[in-house]
Amino acid sequence: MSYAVKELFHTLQGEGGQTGRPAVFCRFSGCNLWTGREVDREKAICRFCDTDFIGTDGEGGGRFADAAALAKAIVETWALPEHDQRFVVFTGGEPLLQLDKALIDAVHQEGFMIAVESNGTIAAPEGIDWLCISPKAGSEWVQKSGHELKLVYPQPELDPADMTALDFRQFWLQPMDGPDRVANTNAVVRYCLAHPRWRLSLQTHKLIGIP
Ligand SMILES: C[S@@+](CC[C@H](N)C(=O)[O-])C[C@H]1O[C@@H](n2cnc3c(N)ncnc32)[C@H](O)[C@@H]1O
Ligand SMILES: Nc1nc2[nH]cc(C(=O)O)c2c(=O)[nH]1
Ligand code: SF4
Ligand SMILES: [Mg+2]
Repeated sequence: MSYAVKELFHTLQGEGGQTGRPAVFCRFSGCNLWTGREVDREKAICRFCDTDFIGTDGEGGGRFADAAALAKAIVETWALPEHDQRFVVFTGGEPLLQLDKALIDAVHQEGFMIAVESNGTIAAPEGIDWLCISPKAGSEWVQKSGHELKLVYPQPELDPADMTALDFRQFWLQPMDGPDRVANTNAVVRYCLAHPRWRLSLQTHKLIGIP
């Protein structure tokens, strides 16, 4: 299978349970909950997205003919020769539209731990080492287990109280960025104080101005 990648970059994981960890981000093109075009945002299922995932024109992006070619580009983006601590985050767009066993095996072969950021509408393949699910109101949620659940808050139709029985190790609330970011952050603080199963996930990369 070939892969359409918007961008490949080396930064620190900014969110959730792996925050602060150096990682290669592989951002796949395309999503099943929004076209990515501003003219379509209001009628999309997911309307608060903070990401440009259209096309393959970003830093390190492109069309990769097969898993070996993409794994090679991920190794080159990591840039350090040692295998120690190699970590790749597959995101998007929606990465589970494209991530398959061939690519999982190819990056494991290169010594990477594999993390995925998914909206939960597609069942995850075997072999993901750190699966983050971030459900979206109005979508069909099928992947209800993983390592962390990271709920963008608030989404009025999604009540965190309905989620803590699910099979996740960690439960994060991430304030919805946008015009109401400050109010949303205060709402997350209040919710976590009253419901300590939940923790605050800040988008730390935005705070310090790194990708
Ligand atoms: C751009 S998405 C890509 C992965 C996948 N499509 C998903 O939604 O999980 C990466 C992460 O950013 C979060 N996110 C997107 N827009 C956001 C916003 N406006 N504020 C806070 N988090 C946001 C998503 O919920 C997800 O956890
Ligand atoms: N630094 C950094 N951390 C991130 N964690 C999840 C991200 C994403 O867009 O999926 C992201 C991102 O875009 N940048
Ligand atoms: S599901 Fe993820 S990538 Fe798709 S529009 Fe929503 S936040 Fe953006
Ligand atoms: Mg992001």
